[in-house]
Amino acid sequence: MTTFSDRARQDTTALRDRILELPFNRELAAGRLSRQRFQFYMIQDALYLEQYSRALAIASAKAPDTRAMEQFARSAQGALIVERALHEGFFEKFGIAPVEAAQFAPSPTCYGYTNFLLTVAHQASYEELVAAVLPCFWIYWDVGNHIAADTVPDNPYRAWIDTYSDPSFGQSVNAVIAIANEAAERSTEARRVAMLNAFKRSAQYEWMFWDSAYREEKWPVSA
Ligand SMILES: Cc1ncc(C[n+]2csc(CCO)c2C)c(N)n1
Repeated sequence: MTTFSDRARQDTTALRDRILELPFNRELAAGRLSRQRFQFYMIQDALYLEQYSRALAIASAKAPDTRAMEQFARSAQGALIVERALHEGFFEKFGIAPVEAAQFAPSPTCYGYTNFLLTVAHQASYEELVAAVLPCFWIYWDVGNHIAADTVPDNPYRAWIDTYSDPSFGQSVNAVIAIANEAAERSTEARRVAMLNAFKRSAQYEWMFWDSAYREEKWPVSA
C-alpha cells in the first residue's frame, strides 16, 4: 500500500534535492556560511517558530486521539523551548540580545510561510494541517543528516547540525510521519490530494526560507 508519506516523498524528490544543494546549506555544511547570513536566518527563524508553534498547538487541539494531541503539544513546546535555546546560544555567540529578535519584522518569505500555516490551521481540515506542518520536521531531518554526513570539524554551526541530526529528533519526525499517514488513511482521496498540496506548498516555503536568508531578503518597498 502506498502511504501518504510515500506519495509526498515521491512528489517532492526534485525539490528536496534542490534544498540540499542550496548555497545556504552547502556553505553551512562547509562552515563557511557568512555570519551575517546565518544571523539573518536565526532572527527570521525565531519569528517563524513563534507562529509555527501556534500552528502545532492548533493541530494538538484538533487531533482525534490523545497520542497525536500529545505529540503536537510536545512539538509546540519544543518549537518554543528547544529551538529558542539553540537560537539564544547563537545570539550570544554573535552578540545579539535575544529580545532584539522580536524587534525585527518578518521577511516577505517568513511572513508568507507563517501566514500560510496559520491559514491552514484556522480554515482547513486537521488532515491538511498535519500535512502542512510535516515538511518542517521531515526536511530538517533530511538536511540535518545530509549536512552532518559531510561537515567539517570545528564547524561554527555545529549546534544547529547536531540538533537536526540527533536521533531523538528523528523519533519525533517518524511520529509525525506516522500521524500524517494515519490521518490520510482515515480520510477521502479528495482530502488526501488536498493534503499533498498543503505538503508541497510548505516544502516550497522551506526552500524559499533558506534562499531568502541567503539573499537577506528585504521588503521591496517600505511604508
Ligand atoms: C523555517 C524552519 N522550518 C523548520 C524548522 C525546524 N523545526 C522548527 S520547530 C520544529 C519541531 C519542534 O521542535 C522543527 C523540526 C525550523 N527551525 N525553521
